[in-house]
Amino acid sequence: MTTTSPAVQPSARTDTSPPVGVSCTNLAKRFPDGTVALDDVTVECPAGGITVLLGPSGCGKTTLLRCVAGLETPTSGAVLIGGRDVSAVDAGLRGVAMVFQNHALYPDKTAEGNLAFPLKMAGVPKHERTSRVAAVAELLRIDGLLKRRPGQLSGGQRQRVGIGRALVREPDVLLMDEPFSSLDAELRVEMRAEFLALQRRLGMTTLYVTHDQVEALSLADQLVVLRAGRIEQATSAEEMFRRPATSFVAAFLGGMNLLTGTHRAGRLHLPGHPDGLPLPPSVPVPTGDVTVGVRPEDLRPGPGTGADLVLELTTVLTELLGRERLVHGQLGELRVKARLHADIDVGERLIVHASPADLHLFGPDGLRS
Ligand SMILES: Nc1ncnc2c1ncn2[C@@H]1O[C@H](COP(=O)(O)OP(=O)(O)OP(=O)(O)O)[C@@H](O)[C@H]1O
Repeated sequence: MTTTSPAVQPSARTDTSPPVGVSCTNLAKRFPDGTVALDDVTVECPAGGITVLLGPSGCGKTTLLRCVAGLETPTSGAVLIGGRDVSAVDAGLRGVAMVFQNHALYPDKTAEGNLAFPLKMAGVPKHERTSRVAAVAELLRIDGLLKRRPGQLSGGQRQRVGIGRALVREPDVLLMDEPFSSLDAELRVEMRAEFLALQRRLGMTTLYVTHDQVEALSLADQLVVLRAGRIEQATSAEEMFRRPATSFVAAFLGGMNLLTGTHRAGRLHLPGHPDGLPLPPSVPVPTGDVTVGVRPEDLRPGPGTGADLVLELTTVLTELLGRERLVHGQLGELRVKARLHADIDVGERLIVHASPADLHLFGPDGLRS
């Protein structure tokens, strides 16, 4: 962190140094009780962009963020910020600031006092503290709330103060751990859009942890999916959605249906469905164990053309999503979800189809084939 840089202005990042990237190389973290939270994680987080760490509970997202922050010491591996190995550098000297889910504000300090506190600790003179706090408060539209204590602020306002407290330090890297997950759905979407606009304006390298796939897709320049302490896939959000590298990513990101069975002579034999499904002749499915993935929104009503994959389902549940319904159908022992503009009752037979271009194939090891 540079303590000599000028105050943050509402219009642009005033720290004239270019943004820095973050690299983690072969990071491992084993806790004293034997839990392996990170297992050989190597990832490059591009300078000035948002890298989103996504994955199920317990996969190691927070541990990775804490290793970058210097709040956790990796068992092995290194963290580089702007090309400098900071593995042995104290958390306070790494140029990073962290925003937590519970914002962790001091309840007895005003919003202004909370914002100024990290600057005071860093020995920034009073006049500079005042101008930096004012600039950040204007940037986050909390300038009218500075005299209030956290208990007198709404959840969204409190989280703005939490973000402001990180930004006021003008860190090189912003670390965000599920910052909006405690807010209600509407406010969460609003704060997310606000944060994205702010990040684009300030161009600050950001690592953002979430387990919400919609949030991940909407924010990520680079998306990193973790599973049990390892990186499952790291690429742009668009590429990951379009071409998930594994069946795990496919199911986690977008809730793809996975039809896992055995392919023999053009038919996919599924558990509890002995006749098997005829596979579209144009899809090169390898013989043997295979998973065919298809998204709920890529299933359309009716039998399609002879070139499509056709599924005959028994409706077991329907959820109204607004204009559409998420229809849960039974296919042998598998549950299949389809997103349809159709009125359909539980117990009804439903025929849906998917075009070959919308099918994703994965081998028995879960890797895309
Ligand atoms: N101090 C600790 N001691 C032992 N195990 C820990 C400790 N901190 C975390 N873990 C374990 O490490 C693993 C990764 O935890 P981590 O908090 O990084 O996961 P996460 O992906 O952030 O999960 P969540 O989405 O639930 O916050 C989990 O199995 C967790 O129980």
